[in-house]
Amino acid sequence: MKVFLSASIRGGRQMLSTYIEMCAYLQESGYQVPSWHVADPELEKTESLLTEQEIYIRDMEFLEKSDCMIAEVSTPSIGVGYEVCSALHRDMPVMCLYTPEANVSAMILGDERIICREYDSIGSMKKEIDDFLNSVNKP
Ligand SMILES: O=c1[nH]c(=O)n([C@H]2C[C@H](O)[C@@H](COP(=O)(O)O)O2)cc1CO
Repeated sequence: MKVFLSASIRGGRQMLSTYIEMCAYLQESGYQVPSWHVADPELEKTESLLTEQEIYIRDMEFLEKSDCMIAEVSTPSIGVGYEVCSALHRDMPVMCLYTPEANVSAMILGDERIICREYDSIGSMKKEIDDFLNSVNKP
């Protein structure tokens, strides 16, 4: 199963270490993560070789091929919001994860189609991922 991982890039990379944990956990659990680059510490170097349109087209193709989305929304990001909305338009299951101190938009928390879950440790983040992906595997 392919999981589109969505995480802030230009919105700010303060939570990169969490994105790395999320991506590694998904891959260790046997899932493909087409958008693994969001957890790449060297991302700026590779993305700077692409035009804005090439980045957009690549990511939308990754989204089309994915079965569900997990978005880390603690850091406000226009791109993450755009990707969440795009996934919903494709009727994909979407989970948004955030830390207790995050000030998450009502446009995420108020949409009943999105599974919104707070996590306060890497362990609880992994548990939320397990629960979500089990529900996607067994609808
Ligand atoms: O260079 C990029 N590469 C890329 O894949 N994205 C996508 C993937 C991320 O989930 C999301 C981040 O959006 P933003 O950069 O607005 O925080 O957009 C976004 C950018 C830069 O906006």
